[in-house]
Amino acid sequence: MSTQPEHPEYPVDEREGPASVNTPAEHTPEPDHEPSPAPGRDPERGASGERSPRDGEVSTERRDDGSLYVLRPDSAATPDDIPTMRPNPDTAPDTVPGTEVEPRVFDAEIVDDSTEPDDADDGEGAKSVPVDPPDSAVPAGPSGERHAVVPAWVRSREEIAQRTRWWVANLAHTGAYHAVRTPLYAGKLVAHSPRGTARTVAATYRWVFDTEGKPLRSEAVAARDPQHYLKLVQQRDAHVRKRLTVVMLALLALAGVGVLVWLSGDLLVQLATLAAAVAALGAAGRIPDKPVVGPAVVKQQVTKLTSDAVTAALGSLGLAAINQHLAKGKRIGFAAPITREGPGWRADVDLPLGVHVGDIMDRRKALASGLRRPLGCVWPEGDPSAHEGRLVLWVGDEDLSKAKPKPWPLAKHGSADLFQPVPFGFDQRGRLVTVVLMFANLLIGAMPGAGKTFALRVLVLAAALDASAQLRLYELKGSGDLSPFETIAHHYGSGPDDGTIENCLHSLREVHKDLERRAKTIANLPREVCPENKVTPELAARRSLGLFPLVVAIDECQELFAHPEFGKEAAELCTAIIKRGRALGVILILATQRPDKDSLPTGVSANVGIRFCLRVMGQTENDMVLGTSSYKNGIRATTFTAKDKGIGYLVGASDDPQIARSAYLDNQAAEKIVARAHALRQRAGTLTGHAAGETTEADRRAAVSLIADVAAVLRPGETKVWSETIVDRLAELRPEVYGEWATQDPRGKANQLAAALKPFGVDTMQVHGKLPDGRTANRRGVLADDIRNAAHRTRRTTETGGGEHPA
Ligand SMILES: Nc1ncnc2c1ncn2[C@@H]1O[C@H](COP(=O)(O)OP(=O)(O)OP(=O)(O)O)[C@@H](O)[C@H]1O
Repeated sequence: MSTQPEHPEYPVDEREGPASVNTPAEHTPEPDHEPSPAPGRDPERGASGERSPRDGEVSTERRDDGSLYVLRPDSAATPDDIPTMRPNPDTAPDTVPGTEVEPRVFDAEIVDDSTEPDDADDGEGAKSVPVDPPDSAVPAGPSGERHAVVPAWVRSREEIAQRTRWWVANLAHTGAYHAVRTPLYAGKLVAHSPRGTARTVAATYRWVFDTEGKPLRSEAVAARDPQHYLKLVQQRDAHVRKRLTVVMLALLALAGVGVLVWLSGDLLVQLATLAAAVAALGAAGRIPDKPVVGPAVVKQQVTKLTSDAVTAALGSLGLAAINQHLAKGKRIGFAAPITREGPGWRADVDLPLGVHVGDIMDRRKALASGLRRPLGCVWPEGDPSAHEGRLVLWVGDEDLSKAKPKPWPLAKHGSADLFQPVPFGFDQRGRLVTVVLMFANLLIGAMPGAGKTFALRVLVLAAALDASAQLRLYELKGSGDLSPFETIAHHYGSGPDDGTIENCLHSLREVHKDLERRAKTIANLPREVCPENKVTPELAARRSLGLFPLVVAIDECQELFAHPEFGKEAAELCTAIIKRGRALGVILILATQRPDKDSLPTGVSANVGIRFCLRVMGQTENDMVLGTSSYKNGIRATTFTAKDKGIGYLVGASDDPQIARSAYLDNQAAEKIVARAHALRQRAGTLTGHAAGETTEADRRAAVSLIADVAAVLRPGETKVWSETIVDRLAELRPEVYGEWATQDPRGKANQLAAALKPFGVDTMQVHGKLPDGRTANRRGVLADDIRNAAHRTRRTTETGGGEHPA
């Protein structure tokens, strides 16, 4: 995730370094005795005053001018070498095997210590790189970096549109702000106008009578220089004559305008002229400290991140190893100058020996407090490509949880191709985060309310905009969060009830069965058509082959896997689909709020390719979603807070784990996008199953669930029940399905139930029963045995009937 500049290979030796140390020397044991620092010298220097940096170290030093420098021991570097800081192989000390450091290029200004008399003997030629960004560095690139000929934002249509929108909004806001305050401004101008009149008269008087020349004339008098005095007086008289004429003419002109305005008789013109005059005099009388017009937009000041702030924050974490390090007078090491990266600052910190990035991540809150920044601005990460103590600290200008969500690129227009990256969200630096769904499976996990469904919805929306993709969507919470997709989904189900879960299982059975067909289809294709033995965009486009992308998304999948009856089979099916479906164009997306071994089969959690983990409470859940050892490696979704909605670690979508916030698309936004997807699918002729109103196997199963539901509401020992009683109980069981039935009168209820039971071969009849007041009556009803037998029969038929071919 974090892109590092190139490093030079640092030579390694056994000596004590000037400050905190970089990788190779981190394994060098600390000497027992610290040489006592000479007065006024760096405490890291030896008794002789010689600075002895540990080779391969990068450390910092405060110079007399207050700048902080990264010190790099590079004994062999010549001025020519310095910009890339590559050591001279001939003179560089031998490297301890296995302790080499990746080559690194420092982008910041390099200061040759030969120009610093104090540092002449620093570590045999230590070179310094300023760590702190200059004051003006908001957000200048590092020196040596070539600026793009055409700025990046000019090349991005999205950025141009974004900037234009911002300017237009800004302009509109500024206009409205000042328009509302016009009466206030007018009042202020009127109040200032007497002072303005006095100032104008005084300034005119000084100009006409050349009062500035008075001191010169007085000097000529004091010097008893009549000639010079006369010359000055003549000059002044000439000036006064000319200027008086100008002023008289101006006054006449003004009076003329006044008379004309007066004679015009137009009140509007008169008032406008008066207002202009008062405004002009008011402006002349304004007080510099109290401007008449205040700013409509206050520019946000971005706080600079400095090495001192980072050091102080790390020192405030209460970590013994850091405190000891600082107490010895050592400085925190910086592997590179602090730079701007996106809308924030990036510091590459080498933590003191023995401190692990995880130690810092665990104390993100304390770190934010130490930096005096909101928690949502502070994002510590590890850099496994360097070493366990390399901390990449990114400090944003704005709290990520408060930042306005950026629009999803496909929200307004466009379609998607699941073989290509689809937009998923944005990282904390504002960069678009994409995922390639094809040949991948996805697991989303988090505690309730962290943003799983929103994240899943973004992915399903992307899949929806690929008209060739078939969608099988199950939301097992019953909240209707995926209901906008009903119009385009091949299979759709919502609810935690047994019926929906069974439908979901059946859909998985179909998909699992379809894997065989897909595999056979691919195996039978000529090698030149399918060289890699997997679905290609061309093959997916040939509808007749049935190799189109098949997206199965299950929200709250713990309801399925933890189901006492269906869970085991579902786990086996999902594991098989994840393992075999990838190459065959089947994409499984699972979201769960209970990532534990009972609710998430290990076969699934171990094999899934892309993982998105929002806020979780502990290491087990973290590793269950993100993969084994993730927590140990510093990838900790436990660091997210309740405010970090939609923010999580995304692993497997790119080479490195990313922190991403899923695009914010609520149900309303989803409905609009789905309407576009529907049109695309209609044109492509790919509206099938539930979306096309076909009676799919799932629908048939929905019918099955009716008889199961009726059987479920029978009470033990009941032999016959009135239809109206059954309908009332059904409405209680599932109000969303049977609620309407119960609104009818007893006869209506009986007719409704009779019609619904007919397909199952169950007839209603007159049944003798008791009214609530104890009286008995004959009403339409069913025999409990008929219902139980029909339910049993129907289940057996379905189980032995096999699945339907997904079309
Ligand atoms: N990307 C996002 N950006 C901003 N807010 C978000 C984002 N994603 C989710 N949220 C907020 O978080 C709330 C909860 O989201 P969501 O319903 O997806 O959570 P969940 O984890 O699925 O919850 P549950 O487990 O209870 O179903 C949403 O109502 C929304 O306001």
